[in-house]
Amino acid sequence: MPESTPSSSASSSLWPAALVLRVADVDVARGERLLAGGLSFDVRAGEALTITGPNGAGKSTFLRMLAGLLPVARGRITLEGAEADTPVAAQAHYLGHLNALKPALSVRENLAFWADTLGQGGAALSPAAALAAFGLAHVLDVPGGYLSTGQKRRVALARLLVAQRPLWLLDEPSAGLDAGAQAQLSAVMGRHLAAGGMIVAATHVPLGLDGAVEIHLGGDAA
Ligand SMILES: Nc1ncnc2c1ncn2[C@@H]1O[C@H](COP(=O)(O)OP(=O)(O)OP(=O)(O)O)[C@@H](O)[C@H]1O
Repeated sequence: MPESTPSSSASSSLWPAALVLRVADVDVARGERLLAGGLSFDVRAGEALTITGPNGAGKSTFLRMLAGLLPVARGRITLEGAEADTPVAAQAHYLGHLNALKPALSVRENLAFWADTLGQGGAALSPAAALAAFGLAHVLDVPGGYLSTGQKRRVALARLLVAQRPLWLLDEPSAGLDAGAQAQLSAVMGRHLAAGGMIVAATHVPLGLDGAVEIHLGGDAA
């Protein structure tokens, strides 16, 4: 894995400019309960979309559908312009509420595990460089279980950089982050978009994604 710096991927496009995530007439449902009907939108290379709405509106459910973790009962989700026959999930990073850190492994080992599992790609960063992007280079050899809540979230976010995937599906990515880490996250997301990546993020707070399109899910907040 190259020891590149976090900013080294900022200037050139890493993915095909024709890449587009296409959501066509998709229903978001839990069992028999319809949370949002007939969602349709495109997200193109270099674009971000935020999903907002009250608790229980279906934001996480929809992100999990995009990630291939929940079935799509009606409508179609495709990633066009990618390698033929590649499912969306294989082109995406999904970051849910859980950080999926193994407490007994060091941060370096955790990130190396994810790099091996997800496949690294040419512009992927080393664990050290990915951590540096989130201001955490000093915890590289600390066990995951020793980290604070915000530090765990930052390590989970560093996963985005150790394996190179064009589509980032982020569920409340800034939860638990202090102001400095939020700014680092905004910068990392900005570089990803500048390199031709795509972001779909569920959030209750602004993420600093200039130009992001927002879709609002209603929900009944029950
Ligand atoms: N595993 C599950 N089984 C059944 N219903 C679920 C499950 N997980 C969530 N739900 C229900 O689906 C609805 C949408 O939940 P979801 O987590 O998608 O909302 P959300 O918009 O992400 O909320 P929040 O802002 O609180 O994170 C809620 O009514 C919730 O109770």
